[in-house]
Amino acid sequence: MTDTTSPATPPRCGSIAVVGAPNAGKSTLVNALVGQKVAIVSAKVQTTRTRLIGIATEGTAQLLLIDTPGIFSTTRRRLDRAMVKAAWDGAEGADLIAMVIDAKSGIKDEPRAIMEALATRREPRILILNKVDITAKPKLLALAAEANEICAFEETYFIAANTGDGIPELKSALAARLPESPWHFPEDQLSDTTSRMMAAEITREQLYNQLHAELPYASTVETEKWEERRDGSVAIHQQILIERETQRAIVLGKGGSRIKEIGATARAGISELLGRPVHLFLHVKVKEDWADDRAVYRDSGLDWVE
Ligand SMILES: Nc1nc2c(ncn2[C@@H]2O[C@H](COP(=O)(O)OP(=O)(O)OP(=O)(O)O)[C@@H](O)[C@H]2O)c(=O)[nH]1
Repeated sequence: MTDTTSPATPPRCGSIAVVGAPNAGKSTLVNALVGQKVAIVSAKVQTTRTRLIGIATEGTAQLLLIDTPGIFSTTRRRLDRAMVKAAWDGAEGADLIAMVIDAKSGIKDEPRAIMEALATRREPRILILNKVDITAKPKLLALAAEANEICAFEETYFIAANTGDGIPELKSALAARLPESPWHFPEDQLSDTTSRMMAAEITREQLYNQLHAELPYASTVETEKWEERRDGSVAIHQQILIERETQRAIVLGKGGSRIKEIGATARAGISELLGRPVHLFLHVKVKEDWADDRAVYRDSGLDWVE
């Protein structure tokens, strides 16, 4: 028998800005909360260049996760400054700010500077100490105390984003803190990023994973053509923009072997994302000042900063 006298639990919906220094594990956390890969993860810092929303659900709550680019102090390059701006823009007006710290690294200059800035903001905030799988317990408690002295957090959580340890508890705590509100997105939607942007991100992830040294920071990927074919497949043309002609050989590899491998892995990832066959065409193009090009910013969802 259905009990018609008790009111149904009201829906909740709100935004949670995930902030922290580069490499703290923000993208891994967003993916763990969503339960599917929406943000690209890499051991190299500054992988996240744009503001992404991962959408997670927990009971009657819809969590809109704003995965901000790592906030860091080097603000010399325009691209760096655009990323810092995107990070703080993402936090503006959020229902909750979640500060993520790599517990293994401790509180270095960057997390300290972010927390000092957070202390002056009005949004409610919680602290998440990540990477507990590789951090000694006594250190965790000392870190929590130290962080809360710099900026008083409403709550502190201990998690390992990449093993899922502490994630269910964190997820329900986040859900409980969101305001009562109808959901903003349909329930099967996981991200607000367009497929074109996600496809470019997947290829960029392969550049990060397969190329070493400084090149990935000097490269970006743009989706230039997207053709839906009658057989249900999609043909995608992407440009890999590099800054110097000398970098071309690195991306191509011996006899084109590197670009082939990048293309094969990226194609499989995009195909999985779209749930249909993909033909991927990669073109390497030198564009010296791509980091100063407004069009690249627009396509990556970043605001241009002067
Ligand atoms: N041991 C361990 N490693 C983790 C954990 N969470 C993330 N990592 C690793 O830490 C590295 C950085 O993770 P990301 O999620 O890309 O970090 P981010 O904060 O989004 O980095 P940016 O995009 O540079 O801002 C990756 O190699 C992850 O696999 C964790 O709980 N434990």
